[in-house]
Amino acid sequence: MRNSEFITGKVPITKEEVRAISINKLDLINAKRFLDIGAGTGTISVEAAYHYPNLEVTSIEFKSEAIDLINKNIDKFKLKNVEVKKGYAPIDLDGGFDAIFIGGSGENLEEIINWSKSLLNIGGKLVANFIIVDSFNKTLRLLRESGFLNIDVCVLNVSKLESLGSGEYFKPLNPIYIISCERGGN
Ligand SMILES: C[S@@+](CC[C@H](N)C(=O)[O-])C[C@H]1O[C@@H](n2cnc3c(N)ncnc32)[C@H](O)[C@@H]1O
Repeated sequence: MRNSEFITGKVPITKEEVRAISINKLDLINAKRFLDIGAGTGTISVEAAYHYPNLEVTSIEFKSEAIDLINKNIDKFKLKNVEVKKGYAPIDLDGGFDAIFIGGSGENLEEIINWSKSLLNIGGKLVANFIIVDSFNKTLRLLRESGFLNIDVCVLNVSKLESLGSGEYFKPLNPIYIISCERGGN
């Protein structure tokens, strides 16, 4: 999906190239339940729900402005398989998720990682995006210490063609660090 298809506000969205790779790494093809933590405008939740109509998507976000945008995007794409929960993660939630995406977490990364692990099925996928190097480093260490398996890390440097004067150039977007891994049996 293109960024321009979404209703957006001041909340920073996960850009389309980053979404494509992150959703691919979530491996949703056989998943039944997917959790989007820090859902923002809902682009990850909405794109996942749209492409996988049998997937049950739960989106958590604490900002009212963002919740409003998620609901508008759900309506725009006429989705019936997204449930939006307002709250600051961790919140009270039943486990049994096949995939979890962390798009926002704040200062309580350790709590979020432990909570995500408790909600994920064994073999379930966890994908997290970062722009802040320190948060990325901390999360990578926590995931290793928590026994997550098949940890894969990449940095995505996307540049988009834009006009400049009478010509065109590639305008670089922020590098995004993507961690993907799966829950082990411990
Ligand atoms: C980078 S934005 C997410 C972008 C989103 N994937 C999108 O495409 O719109 C991060 C979001 O995480 C939210 N957030 C941060 N910590 C959170 C927490 N502990 N619980 C719920 N939401 C959180 C922020 O309010 C923000 O909207």
